[in-house]
Amino acid sequence: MVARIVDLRSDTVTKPSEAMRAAMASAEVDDDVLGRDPSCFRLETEMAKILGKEAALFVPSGTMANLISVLVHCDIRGSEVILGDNSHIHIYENGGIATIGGVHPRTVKNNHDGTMDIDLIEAAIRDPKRHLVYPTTTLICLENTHGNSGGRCLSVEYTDKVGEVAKKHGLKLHIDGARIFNASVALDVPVDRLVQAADSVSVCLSKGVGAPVGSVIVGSNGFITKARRLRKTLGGGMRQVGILCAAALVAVKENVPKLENDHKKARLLADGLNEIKGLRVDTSTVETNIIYVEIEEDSRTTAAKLCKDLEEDYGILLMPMGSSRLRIVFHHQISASDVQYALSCFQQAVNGVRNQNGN
Ligand SMILES: Cc1ncc(COP(=O)(O)O)c(C=O)c1O
Ligand SMILES: C[C@@H](O)[C@H](N)C(=O)O
Repeated sequence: MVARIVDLRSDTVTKPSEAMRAAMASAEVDDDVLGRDPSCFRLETEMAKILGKEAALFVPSGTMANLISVLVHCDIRGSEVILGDNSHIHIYENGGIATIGGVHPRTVKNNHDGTMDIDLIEAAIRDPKRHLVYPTTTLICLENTHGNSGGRCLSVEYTDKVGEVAKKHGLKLHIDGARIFNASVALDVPVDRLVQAADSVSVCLSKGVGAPVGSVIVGSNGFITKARRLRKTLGGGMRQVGILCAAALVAVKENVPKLENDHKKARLLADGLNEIKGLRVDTSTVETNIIYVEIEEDSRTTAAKLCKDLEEDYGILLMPMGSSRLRIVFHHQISASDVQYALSCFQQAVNGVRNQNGN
């Protein structure tokens, strides 16, 4: 039985703080379907202001935020969205834009930094003169930070360029901004400026921001009005949802200022892990709170075995991402001492040292 748990699986694992729980308990609530829940209205107003958009909509998850955003933009049958082949929307959302929304995905290769080459984006745009046979390109989706690239940041210059391509071709731009606050902090660019070129942004409150539940979509008043109706269609209309929104309001205030600490701890652990024989971390790619650790061929372990040993012997929880890669994600509930503890446990586990039970 391990004495300590250090949960590095994702930034979705945080537990609500005492302040969040107090806010939940005392939240001013009402029916948000029949009218407006006051705490939800406060959160939506605040998030729209922070992200520099006209309006916002609270939704249960980032997956629903992306689905609603794509479906509102792509409301004509035969629509097509250009998105990264390694994007969350394309890989981890059960193909919902197609299976539920009938929207055709047109993937462009994601570079290691999470971007897509702009000339390849432009080349993927369908020729309207061939509309008899081609789907209709309607939307471009970016992801910032880019999860599968290791939490890499898309620069504001790159985002603006993609926005210009979208405008030039009469397309819309959506940003999957599940970790947009991490990107804003890492780039030292105000978040409203970072997403200025986007017509819509999905923002996870339940990741690094540390709220227990939820995401918000931000966009124009007209876009959010359509999104609200589609949320209801998808069963996402919630009644006294202020209980969740009150916690999110506290989380935004408490934890966005802590994101830089998450990034510093990630860099500290990445540097230490890279010193361990048998492990390799490209420390130049650790820009925010995510680390990808490669297990070298000559090491005596695999990602699955290392994750199992670290969990069973030391209480370190990780996510394997393939046979020789594992992912570490930082959040505000990982302490500096957890970093040192994790480093020493990795060292022992990789060296095949098992715990005192000898198993
Ligand atoms: C980049 C990105 N987008 C969207 C999501 C979906 O969020 P949720 O898990 O709340 O559906 C996640 C992860 O959860 C993510 O990492
Ligand atoms: C795995 C993925 O779906 C989730 N968004 C995470 O980053 O933990």
